[in-house]
Amino acid sequence: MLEIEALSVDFGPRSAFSTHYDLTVPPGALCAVVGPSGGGKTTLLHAIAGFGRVISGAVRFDGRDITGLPPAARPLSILFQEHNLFPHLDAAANVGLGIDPGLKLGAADGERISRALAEVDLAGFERRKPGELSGGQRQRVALARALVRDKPLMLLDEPFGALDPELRADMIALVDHLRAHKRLTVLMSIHTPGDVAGIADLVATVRDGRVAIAASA
Ligand SMILES: Nc1ncnc2c1ncn2[C@@H]1O[C@H](COP(=O)(O)OP(=O)(O)OP(=O)(O)O)[C@@H](O)[C@H]1O
Repeated sequence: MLEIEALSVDFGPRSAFSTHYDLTVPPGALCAVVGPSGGGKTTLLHAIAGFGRVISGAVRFDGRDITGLPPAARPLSILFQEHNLFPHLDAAANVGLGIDPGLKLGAADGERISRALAEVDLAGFERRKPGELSGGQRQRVALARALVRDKPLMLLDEPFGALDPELRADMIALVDHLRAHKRLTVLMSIHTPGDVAGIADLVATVRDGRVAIAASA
């Protein structure tokens, strides 16, 4: 269970934007985060991931307070808007960055990487560079990099917005399949709520730095 309680983030004295988030996501649920542009969806996901300065409130996962933990120590993986694949690294190395940013990887890690690529339907694509992949396949590599970390909570910030509607639907169906198969709790911000109709368990509407409505879908 993910619990966000009265969470407030500081953007410094020059920002007029204030936040106060409350949200509870049951274990294994897929929660869609929707709302107007500039409403605070990315800020919420960043705060859960440990980016940004939290000034008050708490983030708990499975009863454990993770508010003070550095990003890498949190039980989560992230896939943000810019998926930032490195063009000079092949798919396996790009996924390996999820295990160790310094790419000091052993033989067992190679198996983990291949497994993560297979989970996103890219078995055998290990040696392909991003320039040799389609846009949808690049998103799958980025998703594999998040999966390979084997963390119980996955945060996705508008991850498939650049894809056409059909590919977006495929990717969301894949995330939902992985959520069920790997028992992940998933928080995913999206611009088009229709994309998760019939898929999300919970829809959180974020505006003015708050969760205005959290409703079962
Ligand atoms: N580093 C920052 N410093 C100051 N203000 C910021 C910073 N990052 C974001 N903001 C402000 O916080 C508010 C919320 O931004 P955020 O990116 O969380 O919105 P969003 O709902 O994700 O928007 P979008 O749907 O357009 O991606 C905006 O008003 C933005 O200008």
